[in-house]
Amino acid sequence: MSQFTYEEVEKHNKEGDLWIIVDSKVYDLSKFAGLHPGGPNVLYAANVAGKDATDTFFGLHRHEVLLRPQYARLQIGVIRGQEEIIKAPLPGSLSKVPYAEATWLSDGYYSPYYTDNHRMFQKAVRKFFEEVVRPEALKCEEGGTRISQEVVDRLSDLNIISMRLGPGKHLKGRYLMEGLVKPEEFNYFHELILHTEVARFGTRGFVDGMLNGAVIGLPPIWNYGSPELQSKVVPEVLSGKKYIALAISEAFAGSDVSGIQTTAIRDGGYWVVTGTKKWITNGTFADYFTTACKTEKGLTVILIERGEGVSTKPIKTAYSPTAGTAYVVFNKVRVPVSNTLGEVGKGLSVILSNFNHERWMVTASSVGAQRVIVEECLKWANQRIVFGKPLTSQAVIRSKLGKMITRIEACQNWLELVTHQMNNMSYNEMSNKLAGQIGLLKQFVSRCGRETAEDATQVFGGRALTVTGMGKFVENYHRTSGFDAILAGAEDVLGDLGLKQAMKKMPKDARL
Ligand code: HEM
Repeated sequence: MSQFTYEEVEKHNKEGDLWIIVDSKVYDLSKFAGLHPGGPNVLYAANVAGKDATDTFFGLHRHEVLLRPQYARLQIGVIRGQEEIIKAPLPGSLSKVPYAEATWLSDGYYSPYYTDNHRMFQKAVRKFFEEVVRPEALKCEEGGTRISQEVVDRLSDLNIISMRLGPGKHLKGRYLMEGLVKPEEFNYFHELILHTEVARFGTRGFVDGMLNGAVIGLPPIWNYGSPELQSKVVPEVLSGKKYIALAISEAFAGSDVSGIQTTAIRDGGYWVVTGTKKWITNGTFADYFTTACKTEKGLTVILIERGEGVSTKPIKTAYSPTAGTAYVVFNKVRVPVSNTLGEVGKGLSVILSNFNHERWMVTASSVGAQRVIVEECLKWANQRIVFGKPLTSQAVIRSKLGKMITRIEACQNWLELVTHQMNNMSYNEMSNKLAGQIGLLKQFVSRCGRETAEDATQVFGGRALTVTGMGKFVENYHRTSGFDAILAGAEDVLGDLGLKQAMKKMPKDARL
């Protein structure tokens, strides 16, 4: 790289001969000026042309702009004796911005929950996600395409698809994250790391598109399916060769699951299933549907394979079509009775058995996404100069930032406490003691998330309204944080569940 002095750069300060300095690097924008998305004229301004435009640049662009190959090659040299200050983070590295990482990941802080193994696991997961999954997430979120088979294969090689379903017998004999964690050591904190890390991409549609259908649709197979069904379907899904979706909600029934109208009528050794499911995550590309049906004897869950009589069509939602949200139509689909999951008429307990984990998972990714927004706002408020001073010099902005930090820390700490309970409880204990608390936690986290989305939008102003550029993550979060309040159960219903569960446990002699 050539080395220049400020005086040398300053001579190139006009149309056709235009250099600028950003963070000690010298860029020749002579030809690029005419192509500059922000227009050429802004580049000829007296405080920009031939000058150190670092502060002006970072008031208008994300650092990643300079890293894109087409712009990186505009650099012709550096300022003699100076070094760049703003470095691109290395894949897998932790942010040094206060509160940008959970406390357990922040230098000099402690946590009772995480071991060295969790730390190694987190580092490896973040590095892999940033190198392999993040580029895919950005592409799919923007283009609305489903996750590619190539990335699914990489996820399955590391057994990430299996690990996202939590600790359990499905991990037995598997080589997790290249042997970094033994199946018997894998616990809910490892899983929590996976869910929070994937949410860091700021691509809410992709979080669901990264096979969340399996996280919620597969457990009923291994908990309630016949051995034959398990030995066929579980390996297919965990290896990423087939996709599965949970098909419960309908236009007729959301949180009120018992209101579903899809019917399954016995005909010899078959069920004949007819009905329409709505909002089915991964439904557009699923091969299997874990489906709640109404039968003569009551609610029954049946595994339906895509085939004759099954059709899906995408539903346009506020988030990206990469999630594969679908209407699923079953038109007199003949399904072998051996595909019944659990007892006929006992479908509600099959469905409920899944809910705690699903709600906790949505909460975990919601917390991961919220933390990224806190980091975005802290960085932006620090670098944005307004009325000649950084945004942080405004008390109203500092107040918003303080509330954001308070919320994310409260959410994270409660989530970790609940996760610790899950690690120490049997499945039945969890259902008994945690269903209500997870409902309240999810309600709290999704409400905090939306308050933070509102505050972040105010901090970023107009930039939070555009899909690209400076505020793109805030825009995505503001548009999609409401999903966390609805998916896996509407927050008001869940909050109420929490209260009802608590009321059931009131001691008979409780009096003031
Ligand atoms: C290496 C130098 C530069 C490159 C590669 C560059 C590139 C870009 C790109 C890609 C955008 C589109 C928005 C985005 O993706 O963030 C943009 C927007 C913009 N740029 Fe630059 N730019 C450079 C320097 C500057 C400088 C020195 C100024 C100083 C005034 C400037 C002013 C703007 C403005 C006003 C916008 C529009 C921002 C908005 O709509 O919010 N650019 N630039």
